[in-house]
Amino acid sequence: MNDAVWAIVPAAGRGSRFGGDRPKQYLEVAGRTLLEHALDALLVHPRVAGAVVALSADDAYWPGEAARQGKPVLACVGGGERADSVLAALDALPADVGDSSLVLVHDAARPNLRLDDLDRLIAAAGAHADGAILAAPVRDTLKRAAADGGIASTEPRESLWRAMTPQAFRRGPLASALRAARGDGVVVTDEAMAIERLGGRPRLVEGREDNLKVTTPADHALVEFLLARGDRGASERST
Ligand SMILES: Nc1ccn([C@@H]2O[C@H](COP(=O)(O)OP(=O)(O)OP(=O)(O)O)[C@@H](O)[C@H]2O)c(=O)n1
Ligand SMILES: C[C@](O)(CO)[C@H](O)COP(=O)(O)O
Repeated sequence: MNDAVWAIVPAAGRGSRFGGDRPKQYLEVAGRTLLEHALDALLVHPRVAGAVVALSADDAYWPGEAARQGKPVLACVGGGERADSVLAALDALPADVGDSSLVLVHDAARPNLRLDDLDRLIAAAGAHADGAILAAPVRDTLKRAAADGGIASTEPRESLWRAMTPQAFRRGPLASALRAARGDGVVVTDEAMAIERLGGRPRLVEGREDNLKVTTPADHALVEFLLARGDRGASERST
């Protein structure tokens, strides 16, 4: 089996919850856009051979680069839902990326991925047929809201985890699962959900809490602090 791993970066979102004058993946922090940080955090891994970025049809910010860190970066047009963008990127992978090849799906809005987390994820996904995702155990007490704004109930948090990305799967099973969900009219919020609904059990790989997704302006200040201080944790990031 070809050891090469390809990265897919869905970057066709509008960033509506963030607002701003451009889609949040093009927010610049510490000299690079969130999308560039995400790409660099993936491409720095020696097994990652390249990346496919899914862009909105009217994307006005993509610089059109064909390579980063000496590795190919391809672009395609995404779709209305995340899963559409991921499927478009899967279809845009080079022909020599077979169905048994590992692919990583990583949010363009998660710029602070660390090499050691990525390495553990790739190892876990390679060892488990149903793939693996980075995730973090829930550490807060969870409340279910009632319609009137009061607390309806407290949800047991034992064994609850927050899914993050990258999420890693074999190309063929991932594409089939995403197509099955779409065919059934099910909107999946992450790739693992599509695998799970067919009975798959991807592994949970505990990742750093600071692998955060930039969703609202409040996240911007935090990610700026994380990236600007050059805190690379246990891993070196490409410059
Ligand atoms: N149709 C879509 C929707 C989302 N994404 C990507 O999926 C990632 C995570 O999605 P999210 O954080 O929800 O981004 P947006 O959809 O842009 O945000 P919002 O929901 O606030 O509009 C982002 O990198 C986003 O660009 C995508 O490629 N295609
Ligand atoms: C894929 C994800 O980041 C896992 O938590 C999350 O589901 C993306 O959700 P979004 O609403 O598309 O940002």
